[in-house]
Amino acid sequence: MPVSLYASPPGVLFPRGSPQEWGQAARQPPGLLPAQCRAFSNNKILVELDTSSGVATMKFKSPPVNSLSLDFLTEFCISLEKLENDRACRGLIITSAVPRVFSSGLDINEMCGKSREHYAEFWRAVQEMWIRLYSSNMVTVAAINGSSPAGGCLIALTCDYRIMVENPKYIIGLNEAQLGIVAPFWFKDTFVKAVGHRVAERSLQLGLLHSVPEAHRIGLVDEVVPEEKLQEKAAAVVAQWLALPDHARQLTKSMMRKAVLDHMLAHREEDIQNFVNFISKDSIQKSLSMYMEMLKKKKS
Ligand SMILES: CCCCCCC/C=C/C(=O)SCCNC(=O)CCNC(=O)[C@H](O)C(C)(C)COP(=O)(O)OP(=O)(O)OC[C@H]1O[C@@H](n2cnc3c(N)ncnc32)[C@H](O)[C@@H]1OP(=O)(O)O
Repeated sequence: MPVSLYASPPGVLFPRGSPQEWGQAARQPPGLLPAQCRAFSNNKILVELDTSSGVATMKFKSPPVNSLSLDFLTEFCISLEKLENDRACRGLIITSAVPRVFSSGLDINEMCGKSREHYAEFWRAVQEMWIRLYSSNMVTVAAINGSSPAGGCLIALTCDYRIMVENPKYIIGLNEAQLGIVAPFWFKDTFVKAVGHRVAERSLQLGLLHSVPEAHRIGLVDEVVPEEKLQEKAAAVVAQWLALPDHARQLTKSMMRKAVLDHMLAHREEDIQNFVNFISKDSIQKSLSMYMEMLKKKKS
C-alpha cells in the first residue's frame, strides 16, 4: 500500500534528482562496512541496512535538535522510499544521532516570515512524510533516545512500536497548543489511535509534554529502557514482528490504518489550504516569533 512518489502530482515534492542519483555522492566507500551491511547518507540522515536481518536503522543527524526542515523532510521521504523499494529491507528502526534530542518537531523557521507558496510546499512535505511512514509495509520501530515534542512525537506515533530511553530530562507529546497553533486532524487521529480519546483530548488541549514514565503510563510509548539497552531492545522487537508472515502482518496493518489514511488522502489539498491560511495570519506569526524568542531566552 505505500503511496508511490511517482503517483504524486508532478512537481509537488522532490525536485532534486532521479532515484538513481539519491545519496550516491555520500555512499560509503566499499570495504568500510561488513559485507552484509549497506549504508547511504545525505546531509541530515544516515541509513544503514543489515541485509542479513533485513533491518535498516535510520539515524537523524541534523544538529542541534533534528528539527524537521523542508530539506530534512525531503531526505526523510527519499530514504524511506529507497528502503521501501529494497526487497532486502523488511524492518526499520528510527533513532537519533544527536545527543538528548530525538527530534524537536517541525522547523519553526519554515513557518515564519515565508511566502504562501513556501508554506504550501512545506506542509505537503510534512504530509508526505506521514503518509509514507504510516502506510509503510516495513515493521517500523521508533527508538526514542531524547526529547520528542510535536512533529518529533508524530514521527514516533506513526511507527508500529515506540521504545523510549528512561531519562528524567526527556519529554514527549503534541505541545502545539502551547505555541498557539493547532495539531491538524491527522496528528490528532494518529495520537488518538495510540492513547485513546480522553487522554488525547486532555493532552492536546493543554499541549502537554509528558515525562517518560507518564508517556509510558498513558500508552504514548510502549516500553521504557535504559539508554544502553535501546538498540538491543529495538532489534529484538523488530525481529519479533518480522517472525510473522509479511503478507498477514502487512494486510492487518493496512486494515487497522486505512480509515485514518483515507481520511487524510481525501482531504489533503484542503488541509494544505487550511495550513497556509492559518499560518499566514499575523496573530499566528506573532505567536511563533514569541515562542522562538522564548526558546532563545531559556538558553541565556
Ligand atoms: C491548521 C494549522 C496547523 C498548524 C500545525 C503545525 C504543527 C506543528 C508541529 C510542530 O512540530 S511545531 C514545533 C514544536 N517544537 C517545539 O515546541 C520544540 C521546541 N524546542 C525545544 O523544546 C527544545 O529545543 C528541545 C527540543 C527540548 C531541546 O532542548 P535543548 O535545550 O537541547 O536545545 P535548545 O537550546 O532549546 O535549542 C537549540 C537551538 O535549536 C532551536 N530550536 C529548537 N527547536 C526548534 C524548532 N522546532 N524549530 C527551529 N529551531 C528550533 C533553538 O531555538 C536553539 O536555537 P539557537 O538559540 O541555538 O539559535
